[in-house]
Amino acid sequence: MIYRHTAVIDGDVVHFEILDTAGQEEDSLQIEEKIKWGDGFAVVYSVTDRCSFDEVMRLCFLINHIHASPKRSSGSDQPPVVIVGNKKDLQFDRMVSSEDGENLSKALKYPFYEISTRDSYEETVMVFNTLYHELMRQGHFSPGSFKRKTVSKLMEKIPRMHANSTLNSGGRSLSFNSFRDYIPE
Ligand SMILES: Nc1nc2c(ncn2[C@@H]2O[C@H](COP(=O)(O)OP(=O)(O)OP(=O)(O)O)[C@@H](O)[C@H]2O)c(=O)[nH]1
Repeated sequence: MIYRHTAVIDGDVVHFEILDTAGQEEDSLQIEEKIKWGDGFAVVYSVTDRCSFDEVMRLCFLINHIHASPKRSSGSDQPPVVIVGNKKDLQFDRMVSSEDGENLSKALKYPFYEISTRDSYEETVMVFNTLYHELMRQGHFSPGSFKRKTVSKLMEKIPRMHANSTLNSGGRSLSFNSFRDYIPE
């Protein structure tokens, strides 16, 4: 699923397209195609799941490897990545300490946040704002200038959903009406 979400950041209207990947269920070709499509990456693990944390390093390596090009010669020119430890509200089920997350992000030189998508909308917004600011800082895009590259057949097949719509399928209900709260009057 690709979620479309519009926000106002630093006075600019920003249209996000957020691809929620299926994680470990995907084959390597699909992952590669999706990584090529992305301009910035939130690599999310659960603090209650050590295996998801162990995947972070591999995914960061893949992102850098797939986006490596002669034009992008310096490390600072790699696509922005934020490492996110989710579910920090589940204190008693924790399997990954904050220190582990911080150490990994320091080693990889990426920003790091521990968040709870259940408890805090603001923390989730912060992740996407950080990616946006980093993209702007790198100077490849300026607000309003960005146009998506031609996309592959696989990416065209992925359904799009606007952030202020509601999906009901298989007993799950995802409501994103609260995103509207983020857009100033
Ligand atoms: N307590 C708590 N539960 C959460 C939080 N974030 C997600 N969950 C729950 O964790 C479960 C998995 O969430 P998903 O959003 O499906 O996670 P995912 O990584 O997309 O999972 P895949 O579908 O396997 O890719 C759901 O039951 C969510 O309600 C959080 O911050 N705190």
